[in-house]
Amino acid sequence: MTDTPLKLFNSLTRQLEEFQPVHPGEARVYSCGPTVYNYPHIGNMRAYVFADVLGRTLSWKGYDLTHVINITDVGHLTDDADAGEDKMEKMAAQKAQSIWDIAKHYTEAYWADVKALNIREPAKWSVATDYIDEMLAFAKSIADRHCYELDGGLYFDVSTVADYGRLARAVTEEGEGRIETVEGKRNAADFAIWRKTPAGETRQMEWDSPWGRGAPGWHLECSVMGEKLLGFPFDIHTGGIDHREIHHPNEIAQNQAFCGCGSLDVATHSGAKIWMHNNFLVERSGKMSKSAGEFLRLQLLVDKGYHPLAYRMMCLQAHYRSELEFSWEGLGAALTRLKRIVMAVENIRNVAKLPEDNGPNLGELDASISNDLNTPEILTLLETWLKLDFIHEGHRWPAIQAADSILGLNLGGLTRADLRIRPNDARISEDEIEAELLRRKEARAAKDFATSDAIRDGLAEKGVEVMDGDPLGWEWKL
Ligand SMILES: Nc1ncnc2c1ncn2[C@@H]1O[C@H](COP(=O)(O)OP(=O)(O)OP(=O)(O)O)[C@@H](O)[C@H]1O
Ligand SMILES: [Zn+2]
Repeated sequence: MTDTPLKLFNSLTRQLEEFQPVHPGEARVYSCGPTVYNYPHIGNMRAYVFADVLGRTLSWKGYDLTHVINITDVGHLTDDADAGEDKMEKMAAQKAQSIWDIAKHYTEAYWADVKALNIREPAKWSVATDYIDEMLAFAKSIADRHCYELDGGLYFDVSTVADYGRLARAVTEEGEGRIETVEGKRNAADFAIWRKTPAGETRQMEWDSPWGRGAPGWHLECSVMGEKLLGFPFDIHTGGIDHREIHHPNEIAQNQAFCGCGSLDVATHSGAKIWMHNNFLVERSGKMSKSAGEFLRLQLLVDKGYHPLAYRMMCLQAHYRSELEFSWEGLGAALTRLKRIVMAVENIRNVAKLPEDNGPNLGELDASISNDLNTPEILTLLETWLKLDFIHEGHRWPAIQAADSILGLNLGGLTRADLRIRPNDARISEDEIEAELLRRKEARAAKDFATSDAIRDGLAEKGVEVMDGDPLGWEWKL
């Protein structure tokens, strides 16, 4: 373990709390995963970059990490608050495909983004439909004391647990307009934990239950997989800030019921000790959302010539609890910053490590990350270390590796050339550029500066910036 106690912001108590593992030496973390009805947008991926930094931090601080991320392939409705259609069923109907094919395709697309962003694989990807039996058992165990049946299925009565909605910032009272009314609900915030297939309808995904043939509610899934795989209470539950309002309060209510106490003692009965939420990636027009038609995928960034890790850098530059506004200029600046770091690192990482240890003090790194994951501060620290040329490279490299084991920028392997991705609409090939640069070199050798300048201007017109004095020599500047 490192020296500084790890402090994390707990959304439930609304304060910084010291991380005290439930099981000594271990850290058990559950992150709400994607609903695989569509490609993830880069805002969704911010949630996993955040969870990854958290996991890396716990590992770096010496805890034995068990991280679970679920894959939601059933139960998430188009409206978080208990209304609308199942997102998966809706997409399958639109595309006239089986839900299983849809889920497979978009799960793989999500995993590709995870890999591209250098997000570490969790110990387990738990797929919701693999846990239907466990969901039925969980629901049965709380049904008598906490639920009631309506035509639509089995509903959870939120008045049966103490302090419902404490996590949420929004008012959960009636009249707030957030929750669709369902005939017969006892409280506006009550939600379906099992949804019956309406008479005359068929669903692709449905199972038998004591409350009729149907499908589990989305909130039930996460309660069950968290309990099953990590045990209540586990250490940390993460998700995007939208989950703080409905999904997590409902998970917590179920967990309180399951514990048989109905209380909201955070350490024992909400399911997890610490609830953490990343803020949104927003566009000028508002929250990025895939339900809203057009959206930004990681692949689009790559098509335009931005390395995926430039997006990771963009996320790291902001604290996870701050809103982050996406702009192409901001992404460009993040890429430039990453390039500068990679260029400096390339000079250092091949130098052999020296035996005695008098490199930069890791105390500052520990202090920054222990202060609720202050990644912006760590980036600055890393840049300071890269500039400390009075300390031998062989001493600096281990410290830089330590910082990168938290940041996850792959500084041990990434090269400047990797970052020079050909934009899709580039009007010139890399071979042509190299040929032009060779011509230019010859012109310069012959002191024919007019030709040399003309070649440079010609390249600039095609979106290529010639950079004299730079080891790679040129850059895309579309
Ligand atoms: N703009 C955003 N910025 C950061 N995190 C986000 C953003 N939008 C969603 N998230 C988070 O991404 C994760 C995956 O969400 P999920 O796949 O369920 O998306 P969704 O809610 O269906 O998508 P959307 O709301 O974009 O239509 C969740 O933790 C969610 O809170
Ligand atoms: Zn969840």
